[in-house]
Amino acid sequence: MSTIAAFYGGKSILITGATGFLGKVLMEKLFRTSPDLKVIYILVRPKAGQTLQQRVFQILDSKLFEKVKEVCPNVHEKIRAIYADLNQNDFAISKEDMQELLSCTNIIFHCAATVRFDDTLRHAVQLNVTATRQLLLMASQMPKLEAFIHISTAYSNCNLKHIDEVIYPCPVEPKKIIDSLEWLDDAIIDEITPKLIRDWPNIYTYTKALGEMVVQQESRNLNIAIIRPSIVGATWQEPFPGWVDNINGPNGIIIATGKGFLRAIKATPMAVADVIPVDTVVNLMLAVGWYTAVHRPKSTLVYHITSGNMNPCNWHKMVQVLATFEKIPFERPFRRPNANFTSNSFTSQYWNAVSHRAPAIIYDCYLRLTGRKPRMTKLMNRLLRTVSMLEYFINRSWEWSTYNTEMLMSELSPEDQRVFNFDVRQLNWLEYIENYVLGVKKYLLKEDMAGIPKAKQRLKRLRNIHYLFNTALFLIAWRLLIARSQMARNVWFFIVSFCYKFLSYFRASSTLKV
Ligand SMILES: CCCCCCCCCCCCCCCCCCCC(=O)SCCNC(=O)CCNC(=O)[C@H](O)C(C)(C)COP(=O)(O)OP(=O)(O)OC[C@H]1O[C@@H](n2cnc3c(N)ncnc32)[C@H](O)[C@@H]1OP(=O)(O)O
Ligand SMILES: NC(=O)C1=CN([C@@H]2O[C@H](COP(=O)(O)OP(=O)(O)OC[C@H]3O[C@@H](n4cnc5c(N)ncnc54)[C@H](OP(=O)(O)O)[C@@H]3O)[C@@H](O)[C@H]2O)C=CC1
Repeated sequence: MSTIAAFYGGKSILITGATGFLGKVLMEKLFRTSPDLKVIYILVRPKAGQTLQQRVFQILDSKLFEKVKEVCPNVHEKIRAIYADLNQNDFAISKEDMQELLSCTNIIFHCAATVRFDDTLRHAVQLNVTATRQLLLMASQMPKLEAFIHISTAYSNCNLKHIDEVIYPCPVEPKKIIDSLEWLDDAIIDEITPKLIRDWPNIYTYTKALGEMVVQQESRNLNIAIIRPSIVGATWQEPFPGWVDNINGPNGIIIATGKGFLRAIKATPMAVADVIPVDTVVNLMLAVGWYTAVHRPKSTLVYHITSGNMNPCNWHKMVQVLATFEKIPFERPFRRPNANFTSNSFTSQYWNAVSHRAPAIIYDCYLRLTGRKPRMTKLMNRLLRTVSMLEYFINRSWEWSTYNTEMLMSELSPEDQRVFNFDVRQLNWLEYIENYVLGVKKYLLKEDMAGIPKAKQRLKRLRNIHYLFNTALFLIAWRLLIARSQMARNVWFFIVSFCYKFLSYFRASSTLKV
């Protein structure tokens, strides 16, 4: 029997961000491996016209939870959705709910965050810093609390090249920032944001760094651990390979590439692609929860869950997605998938003009001519803006030390190492990438596998159109050149007479043979 699974039996667990990518996989694993846990409290807000209950049912009804329903048929009775908005004071939790949370919670997994790179500083600080502080304050009033696990990101200190499993101080005290945001107006905040975030590439990574500092400052005598995952990708093994459900990180890029919208990217092919499967992150989270509660380390331990130092993959290898698109194409692609990497800004601009903007303009003209509303240029501009925000991460490599993560691995029994496996050395990247693309197609785009032959036919048609278009373009360019340049005419005359002589020779020799 797994010690970790047994530890969560009978426990009341509080999860923030349970409706997010990481949160769902965390709940799934908890229910599957510890079906005898007491309750999972999730802090949820109503969204997109759905009540809390509807949101919970939608999660439980998804493919991700199919196995859970077999091992834990009463799973819906063990989830207690609590109305909460982390942007509000006291999270807008009712008095009764708050009382229950304070008196019953044993373990907290704090996953909620805004992960948008372009959020406003005010909103990102509210969620990633102030809400963390507020949750720690709540935690300090929980008599039964055994561990508080805070999810950060490996990029919270991406302004450094080598990152240790320690909390680094931020240039400005989080408290000062929280206080000043209370009275500064939005225009001034926008103006001072670049000065505040300094060498951090975006507000997200900066506010996650502030969040870690708050954890350190407000830890009191709580048992806390911080987990820093790198780029969280689709599931590797559990509950099945390739599960993914949002467009963040690599997912949106995979869709844009598979659909033929994105055909070139400014990337350093040999830079480490530090993707880490979401089930691996969740396994570490559960192992850390157990270790922190049982072994009660004297200080707050930070755990890196990255792939680069154990089993590195680079962006060049990631282009393996193209081979998968041949085998399992996405439906109705705009153009044939292709991937050009360039590390040069000038070439990147060229590709953007020729391979992205020009086809979008041509397609919009076609839409206009056929009486439809043009939309491709707008979509392309949005895509290129997204790509430009991700470029920072695909043109650099970082070194993350993983002493604590490796120490924890060695502390686990063989059974726990199997059930809560977070050893990425066993990961086969090519297999993972193939499952990833398949998962994006099935679970994110919700495309039917029966449509593959039709999609392959469309790819063939697109290839023929591509060849035809290029040939026509070449002939037009050549015709224009011949009309203007004597040199081009000479070259043309030379080629034609050479071909003629070659054909005559070939015909004469075949007549002789007869
Ligand atoms: C040609 C080369 C091919 C090579 C292929 C090889 C693969 C390479 C992969 C490279 C990937 C590199 C990834 C690096 C990532 C680094 C991550 C750092 C680690 C972290 O900790 S970050 C956590 C992850 N965070 C992110 O990834 C956030 C990034 N996203 C954003 O900041 C914003 O979304 C963005 C990019 C600014 C876009 O904003 P905007 O243009 O305003 O678009 P919207 O957000 O409004 O959304 C557009 C559209 O999508 C729908 N949507 C939004 N979110 C979701 C969701 N979670 N799930 C499903 N759908 C979603 C939204 O409703 C919009 O739809 P509409 O219909 O309303 O238009
Ligand atoms: N995905 C990645 O690549 C990485 C993620 N991380 C970290 O992992 C954690 C989880 O990320 P991930 O699951 O990908 O993110 P998601 O965007 O998928 O999920 C974010 C979660 O936070 C919740 N949330 C946001 N705002 C509020 C609010 N005001 N009140 C209540 N809940 C709110 C969301 O709820 P709702 O559904 O209502 O919007 C959602 O459940 C984050 O801390 C992130 O920084 C770290 C490294 C990489």
